[in-house]
Amino acid sequence: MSVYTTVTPEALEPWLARYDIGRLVALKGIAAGVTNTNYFVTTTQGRYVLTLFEALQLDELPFYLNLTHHLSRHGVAVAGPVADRTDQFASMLAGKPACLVHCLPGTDVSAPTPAQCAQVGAMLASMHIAGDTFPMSMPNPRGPHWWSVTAAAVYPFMAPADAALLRDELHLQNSHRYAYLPRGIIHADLFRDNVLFDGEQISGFIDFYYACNDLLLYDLAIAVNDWAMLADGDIDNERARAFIDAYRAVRPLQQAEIEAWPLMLRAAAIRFWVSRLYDLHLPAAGELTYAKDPAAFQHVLERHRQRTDFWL
Ligand SMILES: Nc1ncnc2c1ncn2[C@@H]1O[C@H](COP(=O)(O)OP(=O)(O)OP(=O)(O)O)[C@@H](O)[C@H]1O
Ligand SMILES: N[C@@H](CCO)C(=O)O
Repeated sequence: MSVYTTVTPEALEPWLARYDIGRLVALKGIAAGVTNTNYFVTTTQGRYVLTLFEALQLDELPFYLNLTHHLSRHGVAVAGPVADRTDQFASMLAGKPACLVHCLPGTDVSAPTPAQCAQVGAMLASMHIAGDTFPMSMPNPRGPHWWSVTAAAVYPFMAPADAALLRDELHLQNSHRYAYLPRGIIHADLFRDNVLFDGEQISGFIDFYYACNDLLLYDLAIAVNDWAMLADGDIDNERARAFIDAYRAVRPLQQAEIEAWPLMLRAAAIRFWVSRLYDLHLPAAGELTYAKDPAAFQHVLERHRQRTDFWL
C-alpha cells in the first residue's frame, strides 16, 4: 500500500493551477512503493507522477529535485521534475511536501536479462559522469558510520555466528576507507524496482531519495549486487559481467578501483544486510516500511567472501 495521504481531484485542482500543464483529467493512486504516497496524474497536456513526501521535509527536497532535473538535462534517463509558475519544483499539498515528475513509460523488471543489465550499467556510468557538474552535495546518511551504529543495535537479535560474521566484516571494512577513489553523485539504491523499462528499452531511473555524494564504485557495487542476484541470493555471472562491461565502456575504471572492487562488493552487501536487519528487528513505531529479507544480503556477502572471480 502506498497511498498514505489521500488527495481528491477537488484538492488537487487548485494546487495544479500553480503549473502550466493543463487541466486535470484523471487521478489514480499507485499501489507500488513503500515510503511515499504516489499518484498518476493525467492532465489535458500529459501524464505525470505526483509524489507526497511522508518523511522528507520541504526544505530537504531541493537537492533531490534539482539533481534529477540536472541529470535529465544531461541526457540521463530519469523522471525529471516539473517546475511551477514560480519556478519551484515542490510545495505543500494536503499537508505534505509534494512534487510532480514526468511519467516514464513501462514498468520495473523482476528478472532482468543480461541485455537489460547492460543498459542499466551504461546509464549508471552516464549518471556518474553527469553528476560531476552538479553543484549541490549531500553526505551519505547510510555510510560506514551508520552501518556500525546500526549493527550494534541489531547484534542482540542475531544468531551468534551471524553476528560474528557481521562484526568481522565491519572490522575489515573499517580498516579500509578508500579516500583515493573517485567520488561523486551516487544513486545509492539502484535496485531493479528503481528502474523502469519500456519493453527492452530503458525508460528511466526513479527514486533518488538516497542519492548523495560517495564513491562511484560503491554505487556500481550496490547495483550489481541487486541486478545480478538470483532468487537464491547467489550472483548470476552473465548478468554481472554484462552490467560491469557496459558501465566500463562509458566510464572506464581506474586501477585503484579495480583493486578495491572485491571489498566494495562486500561493503555494498553490508549496507543492505544491516538496513534490512534493522527494519526487521527494530521497526520504528509508525514507520511506513515493511521489512525485506536480510538473509539475501548475508548470502551475497558470504559468496563474495569466497569468490575469486569478480568479473573484472
Ligand atoms: N516517474 C515515474 N513514471 C512512471 N511510474 C513511476 C514514476 N515514479 C514512480 N512510478 C511508479 O510508482 C511506483 C512507486 O514509486 P517509488 O518506488 O518511487 O515509491 P516510493 O514509496 O516513493 O519509494 P520506495 O519504494 O523506495 O520507498 C514505482 O514502482 C512505479 O511503478
Ligand atoms: N532497496 C532497499 C530498500 C530501499 O532502500 C532494499 O532492498 O533493502
